Amino acid sequence: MAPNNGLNPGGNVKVVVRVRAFLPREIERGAQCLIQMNPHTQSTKLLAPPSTDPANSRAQTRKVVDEKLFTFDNSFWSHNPRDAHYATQEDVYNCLGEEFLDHNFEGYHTCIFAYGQTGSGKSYTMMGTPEQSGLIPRTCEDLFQRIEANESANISYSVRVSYFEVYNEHVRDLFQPRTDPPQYLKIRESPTEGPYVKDLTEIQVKNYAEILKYMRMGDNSRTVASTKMNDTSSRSHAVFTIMLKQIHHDYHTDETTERLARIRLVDLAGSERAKATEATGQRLREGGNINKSLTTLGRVIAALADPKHSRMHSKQRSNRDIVPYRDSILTWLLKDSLGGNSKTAMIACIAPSDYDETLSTLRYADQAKHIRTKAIVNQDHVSSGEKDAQINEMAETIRALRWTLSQQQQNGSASVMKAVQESADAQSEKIREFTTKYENMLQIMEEKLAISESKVRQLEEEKEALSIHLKLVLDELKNPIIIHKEENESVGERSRVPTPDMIYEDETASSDEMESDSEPDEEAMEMQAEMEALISDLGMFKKKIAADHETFGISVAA
Ligand SMILES: Nc1ncnc2c1ncn2[C@@H]1O[C@H](COP(=O)(O)OP(=O)(O)OP(=O)(O)O)[C@@H](O)[C@H]1O
Repeated sequence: MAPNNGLNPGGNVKVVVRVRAFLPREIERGAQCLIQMNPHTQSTKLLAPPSTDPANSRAQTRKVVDEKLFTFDNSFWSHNPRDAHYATQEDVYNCLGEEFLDHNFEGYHTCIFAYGQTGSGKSYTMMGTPEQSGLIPRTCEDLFQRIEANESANISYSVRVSYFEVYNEHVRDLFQPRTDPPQYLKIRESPTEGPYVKDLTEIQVKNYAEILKYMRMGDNSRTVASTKMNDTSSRSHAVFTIMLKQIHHDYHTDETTERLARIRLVDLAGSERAKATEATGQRLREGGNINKSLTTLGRVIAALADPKHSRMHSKQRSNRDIVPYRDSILTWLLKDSLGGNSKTAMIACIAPSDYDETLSTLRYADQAKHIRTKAIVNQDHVSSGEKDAQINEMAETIRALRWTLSQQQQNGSASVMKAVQESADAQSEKIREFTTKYENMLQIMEEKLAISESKVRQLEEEKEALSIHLKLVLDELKNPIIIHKEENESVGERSRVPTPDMIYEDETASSDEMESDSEPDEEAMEMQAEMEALISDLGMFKKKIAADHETFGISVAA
């Protein structure tokens, strides 16, 4: 979709930090809280650990261990619920999620990612628990509440979701069942959309219950393992994406405006040190790969935050060699969200009593504050004719692909084994291409149907209004308001001037008055004709929808 270059507010990555409560193992070891947050200045202070805490012995071996002060867009204190400035899941959503959803409805792509060591509260913040839902389910709920509240005849919405994880530098579809060996997806780059995951399942969802079902299904499929620091530690980086399309149709100009927003919600794997988690074997290897993505993420953030980068950018020079996006799968896929067309936020999650890990997270977060992205409104105007042309072009491509496939099938049966194998490979590639094209066309057909439905809704509203008007006019014609002579005599001459809504039952009525009597009749006939035309239009649209429905086998929402 062509971005609307007229609006380019840009902006820095929003960075917030959240500290969680003590876990039972921390209470057992008598850990001390090393974090202080000031709700007025949004600053976060990290205190030096006491020499008696064995969990912070590494920090104690260094010469200088002092307190550090940082300031962020928000510092969420979720350590002790008894404190006045305690931040609940709802507070986090209200401060961050709601604002980002506003941007999505304006047509901006957004990305919120949670970063922090293992067990610091990333999954709790992003997904939460059934009782204390996190940012992702709250965003989904608010999204559908807004859609329902904005329902009108001239606007339609399309919501599609996908969910994948990056594990050991491989991408796995979380909407597909696990297989042995696992099936990994390839990454491709499109000149317009940038890097994307090929063949990733995208599901259209109609309401909150549906999106929640898929979200939970994908979440249960994530790769988790027990570590010393967290019983159900997420070992992968999980990317939940919602594509929101708003289709606004202007009935009078027959022009359609489409606004597309990509909502990316990312729960990163823990940025732990191998020693701290006591990982061995597979877990250690895994850690290395997870850290490859996280180390690269660190380098990408550092490069983007470097003032030299923004100077280069303003001179429109290529930054391809400077920012190492391509060095890991995660950074390659999040390229746009980190330094491109997106409004982005980072939630730095911290544990209350780990000096070294917390300092490293806070430094990371502090650096991210300096990154500027270039978000633009993704909006397109499409006429009905252009949409039809798109569909025709796709139908033509599909016809051509179908022909190639049938040719390959015929040739395949006559060739030798090797040729058969090659032909089969080529054929499965063609089938994949065919399926993708077909799915794309179905999607456009669905949008076209949504526009047609919107037209029908608008026509129906107009018909309704005209019916009421017509009924009133006819009622007036059939039952004129009769004002008797005696009453008329009692009123002055001024009040005898006829109005269209008043007919005098007066034998001495002038010819002018007689003429005015016939006007509502004409009006009624005009309206009748207009209504008949509208009803015929309506019938035509309904027939067209039914025909489209039959041709493409698309189920239409009632
Ligand atoms: N703000 C909070 N309030 C209450 N409990 C919390 C909070 N944040 C985290 N927890 C609890 O702390 C534990 C670890 O949190 P969580 O699993 O979210 O960490 P994580 O950073 O996602 O870890 P990993 O990287 O290993 O997946 C969980 O038991 C979770 O319920």
